[in-house]
Amino acid sequence: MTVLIEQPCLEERKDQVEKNELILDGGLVPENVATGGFNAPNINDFGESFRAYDVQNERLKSVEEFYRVNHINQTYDFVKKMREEYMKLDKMEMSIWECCELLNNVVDESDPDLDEPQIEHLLQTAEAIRKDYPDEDWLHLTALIHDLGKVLLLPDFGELPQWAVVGDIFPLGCAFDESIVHYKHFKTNPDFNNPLYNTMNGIYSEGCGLENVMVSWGHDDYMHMVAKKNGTTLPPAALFVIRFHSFYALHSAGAYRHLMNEEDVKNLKWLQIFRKYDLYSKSKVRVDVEEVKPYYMSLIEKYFPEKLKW
Ligand SMILES: O[C@H]1[C@H](O)[C@@H](O)[C@H](O)[C@@H](O)[C@H]1O
Ligand SMILES: [Fe+2]
Ligand SMILES: [Fe+2]
Repeated sequence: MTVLIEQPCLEERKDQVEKNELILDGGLVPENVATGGFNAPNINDFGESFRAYDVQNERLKSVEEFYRVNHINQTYDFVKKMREEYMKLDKMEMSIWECCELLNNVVDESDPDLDEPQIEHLLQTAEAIRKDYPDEDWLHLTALIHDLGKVLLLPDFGELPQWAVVGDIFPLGCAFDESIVHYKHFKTNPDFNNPLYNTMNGIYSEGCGLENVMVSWGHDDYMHMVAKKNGTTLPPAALFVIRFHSFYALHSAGAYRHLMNEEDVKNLKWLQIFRKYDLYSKSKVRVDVEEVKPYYMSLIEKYFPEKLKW
């Protein structure tokens, strides 16, 4: 899918180039990144701008309610507990494709833009990237699997509440940045007034690397864990994209850069490519699953074992 570049997107791009985000780094990122290979639509299928969290309507009110509960409950201690529990990978054994199919039983209440089954979103994202970056097969597969962690909502995976699975993510253990969506609801989060956690660096040190930063628990962190622990051969940039794709404060607002190391700076360039496809490919354009399945099966075989522990 190739859509036309609209003004807001260009503005955003200009911004990023000014902030040096899209400057090519030793040929690491293909050229169409800087020149704008992907063209994003202005409005979603509901006729609103994408991620218009401040609009007042019924759908957006329930999204705000989602974030209110999310922001109160995602604490440092909660994430620590969840990571310990899910690190065990003792919930299920299945292939990547089986998980894609399972995901169709999932509804994401945090998403103001998506009205399609989850597998459509995975394939729309992957196919859009594939069109613009035909040689980066690892990125196609990354797109296909990036939201698989949403199976945490299903009974076999602990049936976690929405606030513990979906939505934007943010670091714990240091101050919440004001750019995080519906920031005001953090005021009732127990970590908000904890002096250990409410300074700019909190428990971290400058440049410590995002790998060492605890982020709110959800489908990103879980899928990252599953891919890594099952020995995927996907490159580090893929794992970075999976783990931080919901980290809008970082990849879109530019917050928390002081915690990044050099590796993160490189990986962030890929994430900034990815996020556009993740967000703007959400549309009613259906992908023929059976037609594209053989291609994705070949990628799964290349980068993953046949069965994974979840
Ligand atoms: O509503 C969404 C959705 O749940 C995503 O899958 C995600 O990655 C987000 O960042 C988010 O805000
Ligand atoms: Fe996601
Ligand atoms: Fe997504």
